[in-house]
Amino acid sequence: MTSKGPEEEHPSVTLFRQYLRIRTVQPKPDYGTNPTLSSILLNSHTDVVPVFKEHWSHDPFEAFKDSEGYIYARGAQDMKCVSIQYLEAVRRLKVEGHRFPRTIHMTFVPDEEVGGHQGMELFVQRPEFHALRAGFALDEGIANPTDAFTVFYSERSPWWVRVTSTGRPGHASRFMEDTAAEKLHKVVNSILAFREKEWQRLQSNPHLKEGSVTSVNLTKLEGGVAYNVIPATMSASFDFRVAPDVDFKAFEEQLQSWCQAAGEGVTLEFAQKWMHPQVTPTDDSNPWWAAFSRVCKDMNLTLEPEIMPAATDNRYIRAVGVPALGFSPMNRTPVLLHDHDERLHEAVFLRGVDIYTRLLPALASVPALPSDS
Ligand SMILES: CSCC[C@H](NC=O)C(=O)O
Ligand SMILES: [Zn+2]
Ligand SMILES: [Zn+2]
Repeated sequence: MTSKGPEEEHPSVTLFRQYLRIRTVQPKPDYGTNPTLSSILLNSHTDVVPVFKEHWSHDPFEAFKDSEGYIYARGAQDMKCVSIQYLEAVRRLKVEGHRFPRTIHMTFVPDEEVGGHQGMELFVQRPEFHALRAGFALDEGIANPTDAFTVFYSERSPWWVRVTSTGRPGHASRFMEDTAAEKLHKVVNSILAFREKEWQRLQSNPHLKEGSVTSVNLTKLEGGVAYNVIPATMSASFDFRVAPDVDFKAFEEQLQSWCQAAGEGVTLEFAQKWMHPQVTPTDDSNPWWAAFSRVCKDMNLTLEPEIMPAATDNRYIRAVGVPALGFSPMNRTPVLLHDHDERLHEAVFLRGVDIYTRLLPALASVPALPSDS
């Protein structure tokens, strides 16, 4: 029972023996063929957003596959597909016996969907992260319904702002002056007028994509105790996504001045305020981009480089100086992340494995760079 021929060997034993053959001997563990070079980091998050089960055609945690090949599940697009594609591409390359100059690391991190504060935000500050010596990273993108693939080179910065207005309370049958609601209304108007302006700017310029303008939504209104009591305090919460080319200081001053213009006792506080947007260059001055885009060209994949409208863990990776792209290889796929009936066609999933199987050798073979030394 203990020793069988190689054809009968238990796959776990084969894997174990393959692992033993990699000479990870300290002080120079052989992780890649040239450990002096910086590594490639393949990051994905393991958490998913909640579901409204009653709106799903299939149990969102069953991974039901329909007769056409669509796999329905929360995380099918965001981003359990990518985690498995990384693993399958690496597995294929290993089975084929490939070795590359640069080491490939995979990280599977928690809490991205709630901001990554207990996940990637902490991890990038840890010695364990620095020990990976990441020179370039891939993380998630978004599906593209057309033939093209979207790739993200930067992100908008989430600013979650709560505006609190205080004013005179009293009997709600009276025309009170200086009420919290009136002043809050003014701020809401200013911010929603700004929203409209940005929306028009996006609509009127076909060259602009969603991630290039600043968005804002009013997402919460709080306050009040009874129909006939004018409340002394009311608040409005906004989810801003600030475009990377915005002057952050001037923008914050603008927010403050909208509050001041509304009257006395109107203040704002931040629940999220990302201040470090970074742009990963998408021209041949960036050897990582050159390698990435060359593979896509060779595979006849059309790329649409964009700014990520939402926030991913890539912002933390870029902020510690590691160039990173957001890429989930899903073309001809409706954008269903966070939506009901999130699904991915198995053929698109498998094509994604092929794409990573081509991308990884190219990225892990980028010649030594000045930043490697
Ligand atoms: C601002 S922290 C929240 C991060 C979240 N990421 C994915 O959806 C997002 O809302 O963009
Ligand atoms: Zn995600
Ligand atoms: Zn998400």
